Amino acid sequence: MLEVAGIGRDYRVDGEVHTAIDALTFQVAEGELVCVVGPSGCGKTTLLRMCAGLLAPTRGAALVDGREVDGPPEDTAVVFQEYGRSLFPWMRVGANVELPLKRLGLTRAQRRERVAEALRLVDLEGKERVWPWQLSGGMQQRVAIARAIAFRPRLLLMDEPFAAVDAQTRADLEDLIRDLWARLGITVVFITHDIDESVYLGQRVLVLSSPPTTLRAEVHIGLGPERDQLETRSSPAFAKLRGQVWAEIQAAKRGET
Ligand SMILES: Nc1ncnc2c1ncn2[C@@H]1O[C@H](COP(=O)(O)OP(=O)(O)OP(=O)(O)O)[C@@H](O)[C@H]1O
Repeated sequence: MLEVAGIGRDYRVDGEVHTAIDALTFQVAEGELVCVVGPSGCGKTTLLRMCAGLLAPTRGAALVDGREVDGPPEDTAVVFQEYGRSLFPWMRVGANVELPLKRLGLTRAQRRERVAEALRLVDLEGKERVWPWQLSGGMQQRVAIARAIAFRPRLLLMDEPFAAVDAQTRADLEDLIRDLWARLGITVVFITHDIDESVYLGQRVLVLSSPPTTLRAEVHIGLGPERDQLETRSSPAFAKLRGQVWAEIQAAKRGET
C-alpha cells in the first residue's frame, strides 16, 4: 500500500545543505498499523510530510499503491499534532468535518450522513452545531480524527496526534485509534516520540536513526489484537518490547547505525 523507496530530504540553512533524512526504505502493507519512532529531530515529521505529498523529497520517493506521491494522494488523510490549528475556529464542528468531503462529489445529504457517522465513531454524536473552541483539547482532536475518517481514507497518516493532550485523554484516544483501525480496515502510519505508545498501538515499530537518518531497526510487536491500557502495559511481553525499542533509540542517539 505504502512504499518508501530510498527517500531522503536535505534542508538548506544559511546557504549550507543539511541532510535531515539520508535514505529510508520500508513498506507498509494494506491494513497494517505501523508506528515510527526515533530520536528528537530525526526527521519523523519530514518523513510524514513527504508521504502525504506536502513536501517534495530531495531523493527517492514515496509510493501509494505503486503511484509516486507528488501531491496529496487521493485516498489519504493526515492528522497533525496541533488540533487547535487544524480546525477552523469560524466553522462549527459539522462544517469542519464536512469540508474535505466537498471535493468528493457527494450530495449534501450524503455528506451530512458521513459527518454524523464519523462523529458517532469518535463518540461525539450530535455535536455538529458546536464550535471547536467550546470543546476540550481531546475532543477537538477527536473532531480532527472524525474529519479524517469521514473522508474514508485507505491510508491514515498521523503525526504525534496525541502529544498535546493529557495522559488520560491520550489513553482514550489510543484505544479509539486501535478501534477505528480494526473496524474500518484502514492502513495507519503513526508517528510518535513516545516509546510506550508505539508499542501499545503498533503491529510493527520502525526506529529511525539520528540524522542523516536511515532506518535503524524494525521491531515486530506480537502482542495480539486485543490491547488493554492496564493489562497490556503491565505484561512482561510489553516490558520486553518497550526495552527493545528503548535500546534501539538510545543506540540511535549515540549515533550508532
Ligand atoms: N523547513 C526547515 N528548514 C530547515 N531545517 C528543517 C526544516 N524542517 C525541519 N528541519 C530540520 O530537519 C530535521 C528533522 O526535522 P523534523 O521536524 O522532521 O524532525 P522530527 O523527528 O519530527 O522532530 P521532533 O522529534 O522534534 O518532533 C531537524 O534537524 C530540523 O531542524
